[in-house]
Amino acid sequence: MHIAIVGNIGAGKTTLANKLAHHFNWEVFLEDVDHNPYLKDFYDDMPRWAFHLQVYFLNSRFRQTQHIKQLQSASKGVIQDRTIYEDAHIFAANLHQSTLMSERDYHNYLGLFESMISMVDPPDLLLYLRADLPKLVQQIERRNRDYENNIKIEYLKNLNEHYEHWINNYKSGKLLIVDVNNLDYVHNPEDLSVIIDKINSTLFGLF
Ligand SMILES: Nc1ncnc2c1ncn2[C@@H]1O[C@H](COP(=O)(O)OP(=O)(O)O)[C@@H](O)[C@H]1O
Ligand SMILES: Nc1ncnc2c1ncn2[C@H]1C[C@H](O)[C@@H](COP(=O)(O)O)O1
Repeated sequence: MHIAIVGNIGAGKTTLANKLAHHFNWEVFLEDVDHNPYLKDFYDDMPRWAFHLQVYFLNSRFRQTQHIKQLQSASKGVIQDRTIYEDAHIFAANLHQSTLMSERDYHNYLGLFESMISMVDPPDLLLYLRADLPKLVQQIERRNRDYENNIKIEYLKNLNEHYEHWINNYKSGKLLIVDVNNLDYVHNPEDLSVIIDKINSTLFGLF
């Protein structure tokens, strides 16, 4: 079983991924953020580092999907924090649309993505955490990563629009959308239970 948690920056993916992994006793796969050699530079100068960062994330995410595939064939459960689909359909697409990534870099990137994606299995469940801008901003501030302090509202807004478009067209498997605007699964265990019940219902038809 493979559940992938998707959503905008600060939506609460990592927090939920850890809690679900604990609950189901499954393995958790987090993003390569702390050791990412481009992320800080990217936030300082997006046009300069967009392509480098996308290639780095794509490779790191692809390796993760291959590792997940191995665990799946050994019947192990997996919770994944963000997917390779978001790199291409959300972040790279947004950089291109915002003219922060050039036409030729974007097409070069998409060629790489297309070659890789045929080897990637979709998750059994895609869990989208939908959050409005105030919630995202509040949680990004709460996390307080230096390099995210100057993220513009416009950037988050554009990403949210890409998420909505992508989710509305997602047809590769089961999809569960959870509005997290009024959920606090950090402090309220019952809010976590609401999500777990929805997962069980969507995946196993329980409840
Ligand atoms: N539903 C929630 N309610 C309140 N705080 C949350 C919630 N989800 C996440 N947080 C807090 O918001 C911050 C960002 O969450 P995080 O899981 O790192 O988001 P993401 O992985 O989506 O970027 C963390 O400090 C986390 O404790
Ligand atoms: N593909 C990506 N392009 C640009 N930025 C990305 C990409 N994937 C992740 N990120 C950024 C967004 C955040 O600053 C960090 C971690 O993501 P988070 O949503 O906070 O888990 O990396």
